[in-house]
Amino acid sequence: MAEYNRVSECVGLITLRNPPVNALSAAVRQGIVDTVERALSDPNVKSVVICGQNGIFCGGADIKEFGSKMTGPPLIPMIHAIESANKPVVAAIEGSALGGGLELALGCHYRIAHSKARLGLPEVSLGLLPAAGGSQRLPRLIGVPAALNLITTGRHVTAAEALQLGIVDQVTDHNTVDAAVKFALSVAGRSLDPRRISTHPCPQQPDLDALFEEVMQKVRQSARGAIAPIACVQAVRAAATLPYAQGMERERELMATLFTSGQARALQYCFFAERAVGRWRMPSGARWDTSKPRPVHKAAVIGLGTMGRGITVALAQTGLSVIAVETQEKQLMEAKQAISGMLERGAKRRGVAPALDRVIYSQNIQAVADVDLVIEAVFEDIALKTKVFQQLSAVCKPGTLLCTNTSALDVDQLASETPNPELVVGMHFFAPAHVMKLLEVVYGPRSSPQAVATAMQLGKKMGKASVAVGNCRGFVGNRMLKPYIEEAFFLLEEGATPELVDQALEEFGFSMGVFRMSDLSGLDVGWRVRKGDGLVEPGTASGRSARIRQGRRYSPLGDLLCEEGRFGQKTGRGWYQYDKPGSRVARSDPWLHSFLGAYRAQHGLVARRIDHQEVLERCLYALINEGFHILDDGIAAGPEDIDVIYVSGYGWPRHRGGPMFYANMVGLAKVLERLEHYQQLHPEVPHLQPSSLLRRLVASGSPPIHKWGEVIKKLHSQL
Ligand SMILES: CC(C)(COP(=O)(O)OP(=O)(O)OC[C@H]1O[C@@H](n2cnc3c(N)ncnc32)[C@H](O)[C@@H]1OP(=O)(O)O)[C@@H](O)C(=O)NCCC(=O)NCCSC(=O)/C=C/CCCCCCCCCCCCC(=O)O
Repeated sequence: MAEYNRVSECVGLITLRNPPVNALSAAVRQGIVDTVERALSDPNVKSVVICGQNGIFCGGADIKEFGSKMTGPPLIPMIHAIESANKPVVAAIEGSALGGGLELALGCHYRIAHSKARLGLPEVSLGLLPAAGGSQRLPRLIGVPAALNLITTGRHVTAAEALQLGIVDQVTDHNTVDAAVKFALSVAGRSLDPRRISTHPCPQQPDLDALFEEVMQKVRQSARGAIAPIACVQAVRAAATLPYAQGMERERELMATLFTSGQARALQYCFFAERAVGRWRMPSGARWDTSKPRPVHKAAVIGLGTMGRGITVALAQTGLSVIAVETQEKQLMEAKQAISGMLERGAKRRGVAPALDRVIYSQNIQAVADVDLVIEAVFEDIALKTKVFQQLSAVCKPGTLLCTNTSALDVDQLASETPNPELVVGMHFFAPAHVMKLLEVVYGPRSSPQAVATAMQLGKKMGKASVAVGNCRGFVGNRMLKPYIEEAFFLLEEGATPELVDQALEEFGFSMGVFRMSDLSGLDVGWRVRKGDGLVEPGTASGRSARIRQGRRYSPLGDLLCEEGRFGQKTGRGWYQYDKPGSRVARSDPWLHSFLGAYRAQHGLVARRIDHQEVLERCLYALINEGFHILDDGIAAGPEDIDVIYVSGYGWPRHRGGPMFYANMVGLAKVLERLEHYQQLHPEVPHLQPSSLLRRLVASGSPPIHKWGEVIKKLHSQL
């Protein structure tokens, strides 16, 4: 809807009303068409201002409408009518002007922004392009290089940057609508021809071909198979080389391809999934909207290794006071230096003052007595963590929330060692903790809803994609990673190379294949876990029996590499070789290939040709199958939770929507059929046995992903 008022006698004020972000739904578009017509036909109106209610101009087209048949007036002619108006139209931009919202503003003759406003064309992140003339008007207004940058990245700019780029005409710290009305009065009667952006040529750009070639190459590299960024470059190229009308036709053609693509569906699903995970719920019935978080002003971090340092930085950057505790003096001093450096670099990047004085360093755990929340980040050892938790329970004021940053240990066991288990939750950060977007908030059966609410709210404040998950081995992310890694090892035994497996996964869109990832995170991490599980056996036993452990197929390949001291990047050797320890450029290693050959010979394995399809099916379907087990167990509340975890923390390509969305796209019956096929070939691999939930979903006719909950619930209500 759009409301119309006459203000200052001769200014028509149009207010977009569609909470929460004034998205351009059919009703809003109709409202704009009607009110603009009214303002233009009123002889008392000399100029027009368009604003949005509740401090936000417009969040763009209504994404929810994309899934169904579009009704109401289309955006392009609506914006054209504004640009062609014979009275000046001024956009008063508060909060956000994004996507179609900014395109609407570009159709106006002038733009006034509040200093705190953010502007951008983020369509690319939804698998689209700015197809309401944005790809044609923005380059004409600010030049091709700047427009390419904004449109291909989708980044939001501040009002100050928008002013500098020439997107807005004025920035105000005061009431934006008042400033826009005053401005509208001042320009009434002026010629509007120079203000109609579509009539401008694109600013001249030397060596246009070279520029587009360079940008296209960069975009292709970073897109990892996503098609929208490439279409965005093509659309801007049309703006730079064609008259406006032809450019608009090209914009329409490119959008037509993107609009119905699976990638657009996946990316739009991710947008809503990221918001849905904030509405968490626990099997006990506790939920986000009935659980009040406790205020957290002061926090503590115990243990200042890599994780503890990152967590301290993330907390301080959020504006909290942090007590950072490390018992060893030398380590404390090193950590202080490292944390200060990270805070200074982060502040420089964001153009703010470093939050150095928000962190107080101490060797004494007593220093945390008055904090609201503690995050323990000591070494992954249950006995050590238990001791720390017992000390914390004795030291902290009543009610202090005790969080453990663990990637594998049993949060419930830890809670049971404390007098107040309801105050204990896991906060599983990902390294580097001040950079990585993902946070798993792990609740045990005794964690209070308030503790979960507090950790979730803190995660959100830190800018993390925070997902509440139940307590189990590996939680959600690492639990699903286990069968994925094991399948990759089995593929090596059967004839694949790390290069082949990684190439298949990277072509699929992963930022890093499984072996390059393993080299980066360190092979010794998994080795330690497998040793703890009693799976690692010394010696050189050969044959099939040596590869069956605890009743199931086991590949000792990772253990054998570790025995050689090949821990990955940090030792300069792993699944690949590196120029020197710590170097990041992975090169194929002939030693590894002959090692694999000798290993196969020793175990009587005959290498066979393995193609990319088999790599993808075995690795990804094994991971997805575990996801179905997780849903069935109630560890994740819904497929969105799993998908957000994989997209934000595990390099799963966003344009494929996350593993569960991908399974839905591929077709659940097909996933089931392929798992059954591989399970028949490898009966000693339990993770290839299709989960009962997958079978039930297929038996229910493979409902769409947003209806899976009904099938899951049916079982839970029968328990
Ligand atoms: C920054 C925000 C705006 C606000 O952030 P915040 O305050 O943190 O709040 P959120 O939690 O994010 O959001 C609150 C709720 O609002 C919902 N929301 C937000 N934005 C939208 C939206 N644009 N539409 C619908 N709903 C929205 C959000 O989901 C929350 O609700 P809930 O919790 O999920 O219930 C932030 O929200 C934000 O960044 N929003 C997205 C901004 C964005 O990406 N905008 C671009 C949208 S796409 C667009 O504008 C495209 C324009 C061009 C369209 C061209 C015409 C299309 C049809 C052409 C068809 C082509 C076929 C051709 C065929 C042929 O011709 O042959």
